[in-house]
Amino acid sequence: MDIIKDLDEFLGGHFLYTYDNGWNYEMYVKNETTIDYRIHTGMVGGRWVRDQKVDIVKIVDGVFKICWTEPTGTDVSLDFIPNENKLHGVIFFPKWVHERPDITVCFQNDHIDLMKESREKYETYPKYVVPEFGKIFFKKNEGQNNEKVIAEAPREGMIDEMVSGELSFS
Ligand SMILES: C=Cc1ccc(O)c(OC)c1
Repeated sequence: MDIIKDLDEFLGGHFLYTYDNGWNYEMYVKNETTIDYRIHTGMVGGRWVRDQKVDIVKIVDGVFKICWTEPTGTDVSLDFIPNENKLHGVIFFPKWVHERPDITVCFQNDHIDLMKESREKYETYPKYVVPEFGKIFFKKNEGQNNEKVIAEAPREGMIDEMVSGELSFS
């Protein structure tokens, strides 16, 4: 991936990264208002989401913020510095997601009602806040609105296949 300076070069970006706590995440910046993502390992490893509406801005050359709120009540703010293979993310988990992450480990698009029921049924506070730096270990521009990038659940070996190019989407 070439040097990314402006927002239009960030859109379409596909990233794999590991947070300092060891959690492996995958982000596809589908377009100016939308992300698809997979969570490969960690507290909610196995969860994947398509068409999450987000706010994406360029902070300064090469620095981009993506933030959103989820049907679970989880809030997220990510600062990407792709030219340095670095990001900082803060995840604001409701108490219930920390206590029952299993409820959220699914293809969320098929279970929106369950997420909404759960956020009403269980406790939100105190929130479990996770601020972490992460290291980007794969980045590729897949073009915008590429429905092939995040089209199946995370599975064993998928990360290695994407890094090696065995699994590719363009
Ligand atoms: C809660 C979702 C979430 C949190 C942190 C992330 O880096 C992420 O990227 C796909 C997603």
